[in-house]
Amino acid sequence: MSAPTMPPVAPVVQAQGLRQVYTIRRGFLRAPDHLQAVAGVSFSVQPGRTLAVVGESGCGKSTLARMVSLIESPTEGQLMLAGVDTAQADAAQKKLLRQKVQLVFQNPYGSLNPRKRIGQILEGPLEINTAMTATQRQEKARAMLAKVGLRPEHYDRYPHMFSGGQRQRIAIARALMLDPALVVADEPVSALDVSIQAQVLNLLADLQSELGLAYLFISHDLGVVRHIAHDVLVMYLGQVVEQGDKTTLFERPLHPYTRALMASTPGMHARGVASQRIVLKGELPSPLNPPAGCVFSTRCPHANARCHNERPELQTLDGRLVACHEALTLSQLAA
Ligand SMILES: Nc1ncnc2c1ncn2[C@@H]1O[C@H](COP(=O)(O)OP(=O)(O)OP(=O)(O)O)[C@@H](O)[C@H]1O
Repeated sequence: MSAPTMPPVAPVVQAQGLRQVYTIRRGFLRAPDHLQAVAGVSFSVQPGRTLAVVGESGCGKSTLARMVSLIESPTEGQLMLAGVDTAQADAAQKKLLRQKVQLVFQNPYGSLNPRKRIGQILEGPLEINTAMTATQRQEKARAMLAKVGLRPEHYDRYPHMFSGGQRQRIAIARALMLDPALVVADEPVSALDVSIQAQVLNLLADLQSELGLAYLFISHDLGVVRHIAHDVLVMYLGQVVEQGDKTTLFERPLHPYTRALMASTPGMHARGVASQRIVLKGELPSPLNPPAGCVFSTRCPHANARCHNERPELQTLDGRLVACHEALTLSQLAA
């Protein structure tokens, strides 16, 4: 007897060629500059899965997060949320989509109103967006406190009475009050002590299994990503340089930039030639004046004349997408 085939699960988010270009004006007499913060990024995330977006500061991670959370509209590209094309959505649909996507930030203290008790903070989104009664709101807030590992008496306390890890639990609880399908977490554990980081990551993983949440997890820290991600998208100067499932990418990274990020993360070891350390040298080029060819060519030890002149396309190789002229050679060496 053949195994039953599972019906395909529709992605919570599907992005096709997302691009964000900022216009920077410097006085009346100068022509405006154009900064491409995100240069055509495509991905999808299914319920219960985590896509991590990694890269150095300034590579476009937060811009991507703002587009997916509907805070900013892309300059170009298509963004589908829960099967709805966000560019075609009317105001009422957008309001519903905004409930389906919730954000968790790096600094929970900055996003929690210090004058409100935790109960009020959690019930705020319900008050604005639902017709629930005060009793129903309170019940849901108390249940959510328990779900994120806080105690019933915390309901009446203020944000300053909590530790950093507890505050991040509160921020996560607030994000879940409207039953989202996708949580965009922008460096959610970067401000926490390492021991606390693991607890918050475990909580996120437990909530994902329980609620079937999809996560877009933004982080510069591959050590953290290794624990939480199913799929990984590596960005450099607004471009995707490598994208695939976590195991493929971290066991046999092909792009020299992925290898450099791994080399700078303690405890991450790739196999074969991919294990040769690449140390990142030099500064990140200005996004206002990116290199003509491969965006990574100015810092890449494998760069040749072609790399300096011709931008590599993302192509499928060894079970992942990679944008590197030397990827085939590197993959043969790694085999
Ligand atoms: N509103 C804006 N106007 C102009 N430029 C912007 C704007 N927002 C971001 N940028 C620029 O776009 C590029 C990408 O920024 P972004 O914040 O998305 O990167 P990041 O990878 O999230 O970095 P970080 O971790 O430091 O936040 C940077 O060069 C940044 O200066």
